Amino acid sequence: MSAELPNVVFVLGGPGAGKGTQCAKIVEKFQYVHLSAGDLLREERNTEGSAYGELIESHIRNGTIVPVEITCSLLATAMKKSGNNKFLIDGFPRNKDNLDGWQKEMGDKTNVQFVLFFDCSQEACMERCLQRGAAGSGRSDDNEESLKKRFQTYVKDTMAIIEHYDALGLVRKIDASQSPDQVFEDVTKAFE
Ligand SMILES: Nc1ncnc2c1ncn2[C@@H]1O[C@H](COP(=O)(O)OP(=O)(O)O)[C@@H](O)[C@H]1O
Ligand SMILES: Nc1ccn([C@@H]2O[C@H](COP(=O)(O)OP(=O)(O)O)[C@@H](O)[C@H]2O)c(=O)n1
Repeated sequence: MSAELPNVVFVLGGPGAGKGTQCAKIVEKFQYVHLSAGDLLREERNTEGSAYGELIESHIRNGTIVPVEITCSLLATAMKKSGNNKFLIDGFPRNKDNLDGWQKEMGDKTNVQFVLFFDCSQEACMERCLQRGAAGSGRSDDNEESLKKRFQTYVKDTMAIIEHYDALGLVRKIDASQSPDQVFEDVTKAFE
């Protein structure tokens, strides 16, 4: 850990891999602040008068990635507002634009501790998201059509970011196909 800079753990994995579920547990046990890029974007989309509402909704429905200027600025504002110095940044950086934008704006202001990577088959992720949608997630992208596109983006753009951090020795990979409690046992080991 860096003494001065805020510490960041990036949380990545396919749509529905269980990132949000595990982040809630990590927050309780390890006192990180959880910032979900997707949640921040949905909040911004729902803010009356936001200049970005339509743009964000169109990316979310199409499973494509919102320009980093928007996402990074939402993250930076939330980090500042929290007053904390340990962050779980969930669902980011998701493509090269995200990574480059982060490095430019936040690279020398934060210390990336590691990347927590939730590894889960597409079939399991898809089933979880469809169940989440059927249970009333209210998300406009928990449907088969959007899900297919979200997976395309994951394979085409996000895997390269995981590989980038893996080459730096910074990826801690978790088998996310297990039960939530079993996954959390492995997560705990990754933090200790
Ligand atoms: N290990 C797991 N096994 C089965 N279902 C899970 C597991 N982890 C999460 N879920 C469920 O799958 C769905 C997606 O989980 P979520 O944490 O929202 O994933 P993500 O943040 O990666 O999209 C939710 O409905 C959640 O309750
Ligand atoms: N860094 C990010 C994160 C999410 N998003 C958008 O938000 C959507 C939902 O992301 P999410 O992290 O909340 O959900 P999952 O797809 O991981 O379940 C993505 O499909 C993108 O359209 C983005 O544009 N940029």
